[in-house]
This record gives sequence, C-alpha cells and structure tokens, in this order.
Amino acid sequence: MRPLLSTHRGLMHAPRSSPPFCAIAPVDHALEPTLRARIDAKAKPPGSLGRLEDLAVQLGLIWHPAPPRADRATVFVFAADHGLAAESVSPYPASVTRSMVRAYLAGCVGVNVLAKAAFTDLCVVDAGIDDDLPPCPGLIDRKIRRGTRNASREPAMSIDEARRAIDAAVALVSDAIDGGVDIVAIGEMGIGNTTSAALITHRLAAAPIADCVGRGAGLDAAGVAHKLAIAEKASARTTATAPLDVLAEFGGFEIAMMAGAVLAAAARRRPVVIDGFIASAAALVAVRLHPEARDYCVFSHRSAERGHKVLLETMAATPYLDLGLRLGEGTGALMAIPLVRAAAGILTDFADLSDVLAGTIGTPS
Ligand SMILES: Cc1cc2ncn([C@H]3O[C@H](COP(=O)(O)O)[C@@H](O)[C@H]3O)c2cc1C
Ligand SMILES: O=C(O)c1cccnc1
Repeated sequence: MRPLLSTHRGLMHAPRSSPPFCAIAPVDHALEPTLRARIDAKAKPPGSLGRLEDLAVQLGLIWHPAPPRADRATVFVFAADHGLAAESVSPYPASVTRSMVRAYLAGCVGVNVLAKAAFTDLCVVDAGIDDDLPPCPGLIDRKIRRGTRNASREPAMSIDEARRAIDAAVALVSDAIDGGVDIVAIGEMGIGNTTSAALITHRLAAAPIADCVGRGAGLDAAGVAHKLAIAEKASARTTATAPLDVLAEFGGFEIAMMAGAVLAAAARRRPVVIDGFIASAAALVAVRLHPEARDYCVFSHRSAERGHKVLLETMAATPYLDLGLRLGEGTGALMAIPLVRAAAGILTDFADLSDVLAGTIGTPS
C-alpha cells in the first residue's frame, strides 16, 4: 500500500499503516477504442457530437460493464470558515459564510436556483462553520471544528483533523451513492477559501504563488497584492509538499471534505463533477492521494479565477463550459450536469446508423 503521509516537521502523523481512505480501481483504458467504435456506429457522422463523445467515453469507462446511469444527481456543498479570513484576504467578512448557508437552507440563492434548473438534489454540509447553527432540516452536521486556524501563522488544521474531514465526506458520499445517486457534484462556501486553494495549488502544482492568487470574491488590485503578501507569508512558513500535509497546512475543512467526496465517488465508480477553482484544488489533493481518482473527475467549467488555469493544466483537464463563472457553491458543476446526462444517453438511447438506414426504425413514410 502506498504511504500517504510524508514525515514533514511540525505536523502530527497517523501511522503509515493507516488506511488510504478508500480503495480506488483505475478505469480500464484498453476499452476506449471499443467505446469509440460504438459511438461512431450511432446514427450520426463520426465525431459529430464533439466533446460530448469524449464525455460519453469517460462515462462508459467509469460504469463498465454496466451501462451508465444518470438519473439522480446530488450536489454536495461543503461549508467552513477560515482563520485566514482574519487577514483581510477577502472583500467580505467571515460571517457571510454562515449567512449564505442559511440562505441555501431557505432555498433562495445561486446553488438553489441552478440545482433546480439541473434537476439535482442539494446536500448542504457543515464542515467547520464558526457558529453553532441550530439543527435544521437539510443541514448535515459534520463540523470538525469552528473554523481552521490562521494558515499565515500556523497549520490550518492537524493531520488528524484533515483525515477526519476526508473520512467524514467519504462516508457521507458513499452512503448517498449506495442510496441511488448516479452523479456526484461538489461545491463549497467559505469566505477566505480562494487563499487556501491558491496555496494548495502553488504547493501541489509547484507553481509560483503569484500565478495562483486571484480576485476571489472580487478584490481590487490593491486587495490582490495584499492577499498575495499573506499567501507568501503562509507559504514561507512550511515546506510541506505531501498532499495531506499541504491540506493540513493551508486548509480548509470544506476543501478536505470535497477531496473526500472525490475519493468516495471514484471508489464507488461514479462520475464526480468538479466545480471551479476551489473544488479543483480539492480534486488535486484527491488525485495526489490517489492518482486513479482522476479517471472519475468531470471538470465542468473554466473559472474566471486566476489560479484555475494552473490546476486544469496540472490535471490535464479541459473543462466543458466557459461561462465566466466565479461564484463557487457548485454552480458551474450544476451547469454541466445536463451534459453528463446527455453523454450517458449517447451510450444508452442512441440508435445505430445501420438500423436507421435499414429502415427498421420509425414508421415507413
Ligand atoms: C455573497 C457571496 C456568496 C458566495 N458564494 C460563493 N462564494 C465564493 O466566495 C468565497 C471565496 O472568495 P474569497 O476567498 O475572496 O472569500 C467562497 O465562499 C466561494 O464559495 C461567495 C462569496 C460571497 C461574498
Ligand atoms: O471558481 C471558483 O470556485 C470561485 C472563484 C472565485 C470565488 N469563489 C469561487
């Protein structure tokens, strides 16, 4: 079994024998030519459905030997607070995180509107909100702690907390899949989390931090310069490069849980639709923990956030949509759910050209 943890200083370590969250089988890429031939035989010119055909191939590989199913989709929105928010790295106060979570539960904001349009269920998870939210129908309490520590000064969380966050999401998403979810989508809410995502990207992709820091929720040029200085301070504090260490150093709990969600979907052989910058940073953590998880990731859209380009290049991902979105909350992932359903339909519902030309389909005119 591959070791998961480095022996980086300053962090508590689980024993090297501890389980790697879940077992993930790679897809069988040798099946790809057969799937392409099946799609080429459909009643259309070969290749004429463009990148939808690539998505169909990916779904075919994921679901093999079963036909892909794409009926029930669920978007998991993980929410948590960040100690980094105390450094004014966001144009909004940390309290916006809990306010937005209340709005998700009331069903009236971005993720709700787009989930409704995509016929997708919403699951809101408290991964570490800095508030004692009253029990509320629709809110799943998996709080690790009331917010991470300030990553510009100290590790955002312990290795044990990172592990517990990943494990909690693995269990949650695995149960959902066992209950009939065909498509998993991931998104987040957490003021300050584009700084965490930038630091994770910088360290795991070995990219300059300046290429990873962007406007987040809407900083101006001076705000971005300040955010970069804080990120540089956080980066200088640690030399961690192992994925779990990097996650623990920079946070946050919602990013850890999104990584767990990716691992759970991959372990259960389901596609996981990745939202924008922050969700992609979580996907990179998951892929570095388990490279096989990459086969199950569907990168939905190209975020307007600067560092997303680095993440997409690092994971060799070409997203399907480019709508200029920079919201998070799973909104971009939701916009790609109809594409996933359409791609599955190419494999399951599309007649062959030979049958159409033989006149065995449709009523004779
Ligand atoms: C009202 C509002 C709703 C949001 N929904 C998602 N985000 C997005 O913005 C935050 C990241 O940006 P930063 O790192 O600059 O804080 C995250 O919560 C992300 O999901 C929002 C941000 C705001 C202000
Ligand atoms: O792409 C994202 O996920 C994103 C970008 C900016 C702010 N919040 C989220």
